[in-house]
Amino acid sequence: MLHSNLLRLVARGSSSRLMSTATKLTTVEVNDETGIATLTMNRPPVNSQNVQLLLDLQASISEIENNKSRGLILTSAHSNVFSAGLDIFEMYNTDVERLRTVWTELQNVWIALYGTSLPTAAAINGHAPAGGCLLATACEYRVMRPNFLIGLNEAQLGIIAPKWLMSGFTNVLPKRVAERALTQGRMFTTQEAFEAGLVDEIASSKEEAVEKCAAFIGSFAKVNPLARGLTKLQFRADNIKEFEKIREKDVADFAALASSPEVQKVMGTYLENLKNKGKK
Ligand SMILES: CCCCCCCC/C=C/CC(=O)SCCNC(=O)CCNC(=O)[C@H](O)C(C)(C)COP(=O)(O)OP(=O)(O)OC[C@H]1O[C@@H](n2cnc3c(N)ncnc32)[C@H](O)[C@@H]1OP(=O)(O)O
Repeated sequence: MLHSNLLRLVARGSSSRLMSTATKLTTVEVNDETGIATLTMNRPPVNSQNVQLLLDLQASISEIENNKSRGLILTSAHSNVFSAGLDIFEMYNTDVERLRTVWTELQNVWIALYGTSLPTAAAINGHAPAGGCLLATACEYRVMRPNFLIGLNEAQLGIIAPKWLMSGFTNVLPKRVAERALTQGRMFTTQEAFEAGLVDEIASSKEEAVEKCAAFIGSFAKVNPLARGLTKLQFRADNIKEFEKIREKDVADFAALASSPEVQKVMGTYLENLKNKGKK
């Protein structure tokens, strides 16, 4: 009997379990042999992060923490985009309350992923601009397919990314490289990202990327999970504390900025360009 909308289905043979719902924009699949969970974003066409995707990501991260998985691999169901970042349509011509909700849920996903004690890795199987890069850099390890782009392009959009949003990025890149990239709003190709240290490995297919992520998580097999998790969190504690201090003000600042006529105009033009690109 189905007693909740959470269906636990046996999927793809006997070695993995798919935990999913018909309505969710994410799926969680746990490999029975390794105990590693793969969290897949599935909001066509580009996994743009609307409130629902952000809520589903949080629910999936909690589910993975609660089902005692050994680690989390974040990836995308789409062939050329990991995530296009925040859903700009949801932020355009809307009310301040909606903008507050969007930003609050983005913060919630980031802290859930950045602050989990589980080993985390991103199998970046497509472009990862802005919020896509945020999710990837919240993870501990990144493997990316060739010929895609990753980066925080906010400066190019005339937007200042807050410090917490940059912190995963600044954790992995030398300060000088991070400062230049952020002030330029630079998008790195896969090769450039690898050379700079923004991604750890390159994989020729999504399957290989997931395997490499699993190997990274497997490298902790002989390490006490409590000691591992607490050590990770000590490294991240300063950024997390700083974020907790400013999170409410950050929501107010974002809502004020994103609802301003100037930024709404930038969003309108940006959306127009995205739509026209599809017609060319
Ligand atoms: C712009 C001002 C924002 C102000 C708010 C401040 C926010 C500060 C912090 C920000 C975090 C963010 O995440 S902001 C989002 C930034 N994201 C981007 O700049 C990425 C934009 N998208 C792309 O560059 C490309 O779409 C892609 C490289 C991700 C994929 O390219 P591809 O060629 O495969 O696909 P298309 O470009 O044809 O797109 C397909 C389809 O998706 C729609 N789309 C794409 N990105 C978004 C998005 N972020 N939000 C909503 N919709 C998006 C695009 O319009 C196409 O739609 P149609 O098929 O209907 O034309």
